[in-house]
Amino acid sequence: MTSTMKWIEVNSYDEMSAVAANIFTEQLKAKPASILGLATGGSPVGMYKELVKRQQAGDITFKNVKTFNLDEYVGLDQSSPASYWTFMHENLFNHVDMKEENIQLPNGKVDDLAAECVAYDDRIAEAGGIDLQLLGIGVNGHIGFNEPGTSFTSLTNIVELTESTRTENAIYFDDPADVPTQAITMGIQSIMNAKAIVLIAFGEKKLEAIEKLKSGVVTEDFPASQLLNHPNVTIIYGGTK
Ligand SMILES: N[C@@H]1[C@@H](O)[C@H](O)[C@@H](COP(=O)(O)O)O[C@@H]1O
Repeated sequence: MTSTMKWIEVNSYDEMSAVAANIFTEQLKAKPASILGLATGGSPVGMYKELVKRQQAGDITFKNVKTFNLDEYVGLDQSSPASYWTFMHENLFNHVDMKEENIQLPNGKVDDLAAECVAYDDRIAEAGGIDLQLLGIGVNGHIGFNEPGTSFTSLTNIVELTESTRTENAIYFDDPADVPTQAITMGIQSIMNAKAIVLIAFGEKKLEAIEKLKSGVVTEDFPASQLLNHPNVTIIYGGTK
């Protein structure tokens, strides 16, 4: 299989953030009413900071942008300090000219989670589909919260989090036992539907996952590997052993 994946190696987290911010800046300049797919975690924080600076300098605007986040924990209130809703507001939305009604995250606190999953994919489709999707990667190759073994045809769904993912994400909670056991996440197919994808990964912890992706083997045991079948993916990565 020949993949068209574009690889950009960087020397620092800041460089990764700037290169990723450049891709988002170009997207917003080319299409001010872009539909962006956004991610949480430590990886995108620097890129969000950079985009905030650029928006505040008047270089870009989010006035007509709509965003869809990849995932959210099940059972947390939006206002919980550890929710992805809070993360996104603190790191990006509160500091740029986004309209609150244009912000979407899956809601993990509804009674009918199955209906919310279907509705989330519908909302993305109604908006016209995601133009540019940002991804991080879990050490086990998860994207969004799609853990190893997830079907490549999955749409937005409810997942059981693996112990490794719960441990990785425990830093955002006062007590590791508070990390929810389930999440609602866009599926692999929902992610693949995006017109373009940027995946960012920096640091020793992520090297193994990046090497695995580079090896070119596509398998459901390594969720990110399906990206090799997408026509427009850029991987921005770096870090030393
Ligand atoms: N659900 C998120 C993922 O979307 C993210 O990519 C991953 C890596 O996070 P980090 O960037 O902090 O390493 O963490 C969580 O599991």
